[in-house]
Amino acid sequence: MTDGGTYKVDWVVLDIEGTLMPTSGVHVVLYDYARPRLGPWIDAHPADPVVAGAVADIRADAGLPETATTAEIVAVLHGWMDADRKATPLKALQGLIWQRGYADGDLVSEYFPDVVPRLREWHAADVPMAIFSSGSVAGQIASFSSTTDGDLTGLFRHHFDTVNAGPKREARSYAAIAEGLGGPAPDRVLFLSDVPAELDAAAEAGWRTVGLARPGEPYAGADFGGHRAVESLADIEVTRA
Ligand SMILES: CSCCC(=O)C(=O)COP(=O)(O)O
Ligand SMILES: [Mg+2]
Repeated sequence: MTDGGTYKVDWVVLDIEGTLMPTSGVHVVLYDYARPRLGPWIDAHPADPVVAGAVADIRADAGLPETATTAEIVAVLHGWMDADRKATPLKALQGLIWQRGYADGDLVSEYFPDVVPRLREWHAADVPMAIFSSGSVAGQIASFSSTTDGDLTGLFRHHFDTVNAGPKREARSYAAIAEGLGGPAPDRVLFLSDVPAELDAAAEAGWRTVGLARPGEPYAGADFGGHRAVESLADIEVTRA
């Protein structure tokens, strides 16, 4: 265990993939679940405004005509998943599919072993927590509702995604989140993520940052620049300001 420091804050904002959940839990378990279900979901829910909006955005982004078939749209989505392009319309559709998967008991989230004990500690100490992930808010809430440690949705007061906050690598998204949190002083918000570019954007907005360089994860050996980096949530102490 390393000493990652003590943080007295008004809010902790957490990323999911690589920070709370292993990357394989997203890229293998969740992506593989969504992959064969995208086409059937699009065909079964043409009047759902989220689905219709996502399909229109995919067509526009990929330069497909209005007459594009579901198969052509799905091919674009599979390409984005292969490239791990976290495009908002893909995330919207995945979120709906995962929501159903968790509700049906097909999916159960598993986090890194340090995560649930640490989040429960911070919650018990009255430290307000929020999530900021590329995964849609619907998908986030579903994923915390059914976990190997039970329903964890009560741990978080707010959820942010690329729709209600913006891109994760832009400082303005963190300013929008701060506004959604009631306008805390930026240096009283701590952001935890495995991606240095996300930490850079949060720091540009005046937030405090800690990187998660978890062994075996894609950013384990990354250059975290001026951000302090730890291997586990157990390495930092957080208290309410
Ligand atoms: C059920 S939430 C899945 C998270 C997700 O889809 C994703 O792409 C994770 O991205 P993050 O911004 O949390 O690294
Ligand atoms: Mg991440």
